[in-house]
Amino acid sequence: MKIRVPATSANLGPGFDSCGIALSSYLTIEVIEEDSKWRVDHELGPEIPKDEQNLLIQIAEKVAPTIKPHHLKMTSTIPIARGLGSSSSVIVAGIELANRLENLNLTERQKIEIATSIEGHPDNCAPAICGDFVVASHFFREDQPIIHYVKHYFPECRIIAYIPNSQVLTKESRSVLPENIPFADAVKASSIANVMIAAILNGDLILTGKMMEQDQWHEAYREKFVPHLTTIRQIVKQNEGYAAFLSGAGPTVLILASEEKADLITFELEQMAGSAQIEQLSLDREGVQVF
Ligand SMILES: Nc1ncnc2c1ncn2[C@@H]1O[C@H](COP(=O)(O)OP(=O)(O)O)[C@@H](O)[C@H]1O
Ligand SMILES: N[C@@H](CCOP(=O)(O)O)C(=O)O
Repeated sequence: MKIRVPATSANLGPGFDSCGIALSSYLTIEVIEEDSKWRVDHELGPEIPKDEQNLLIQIAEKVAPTIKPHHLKMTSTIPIARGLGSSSSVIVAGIELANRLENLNLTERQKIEIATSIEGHPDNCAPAICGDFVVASHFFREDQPIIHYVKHYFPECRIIAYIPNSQVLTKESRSVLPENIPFADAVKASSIANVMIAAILNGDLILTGKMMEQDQWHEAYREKFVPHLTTIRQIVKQNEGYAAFLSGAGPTVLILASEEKADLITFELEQMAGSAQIEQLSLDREGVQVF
C-alpha cells in the first residue's frame, strides 16, 4: 500500500488560516511490512527521525493507539519548512495510515477535523485531504471545535514557486503576528478576502490576483522572512503575471500567471534566484490518494 499526499499553499494572500490549494509535489508513504518496531526509511535528512519519534508515527498512534508497528518507506519532494505544507502532508499521511491499517473508515470530514485539531488551522490540511481549492473556517464554541469547509475548482493557470534554500518554521513566522487588529482593519481585510474568493469562483484570475496582492492580515508582519517578495512582485507586475504572494508562512513565494506570460516570468526569476529554487507546479485536484 502507498499513501500519497500533496503539498499545499495556504492563505493565497488574504485568505489567512482559511484558504489553500493543493499542489503537484508529494509526500509518499509505502507500507512494506509489519515489524517488531517502527522503521521509517527515508533520505530526508538527519533532522527527520527514522523511528517512532517521526511525526508520521506520532500522529498514527494518536489516531489509532493499538496500531501495530510497521516498516515504512517515506519519500517526499515537498521541501521542509518552506511554506508548502510539509508538516500537514505528514499529519494527513499519519491519519490515513491509521485509517487504513486499523480499518477506521474515517470520512473526509473526520480526517479534516483530526488534522485541524493537530495543526491548529485547516488551510493546509483541508486541501491536502480534498485536493484543489478549499475554503475553511475553524473556531471554538463552548470549547467545541467547529469546522466548515467548501471545496471548489481553482481556475487553470501556471504556478511558479520561488523556494528559498533557507527554512522558516511556521511557528516562528506566526510569532510575529499581532494578537488583535482594529475592527475597521478587520472589515477591510475580510472584504478583500471575500472578493478574492468570489473572483476565484467566477474564474476571474485578473481580479483574483489583484486581491491576492492586497493581503492585510499577515504578509506585512512577515516581511523580514521574505525580503525577496517585493522584487518578485515587481517582476510579476512588469511581465503581466496575475499575482505573487507568500505561500503559507513563507519563505516560498507563489506566482500565478497565464500560459503566455509564465515562461518569461520564470526566466526573470531565474536571473534573480541566487539561493532559491524555481519550480513549476500545477494544481492537484484529488488530495490524498491510496494505491
Ligand atoms: N517528512 C517528514 N517527516 C517527519 N516530519 C516532518 C516531515 N516533513 C516535515 N516534518 C516536520 O514539520 C516541520 C516543518 O513544519 P512547518 O514549520 O509547519 O513547515 P511547512 O511549511 O513545511 O509545513 C519539520 O521541522 C518537521 O518537524
Ligand atoms: N495559515 C498558516 C499557514 C502555514 O502554512 P505552512 O505551509 O507554512 O505550514 C500561516 O500562515 O501561518
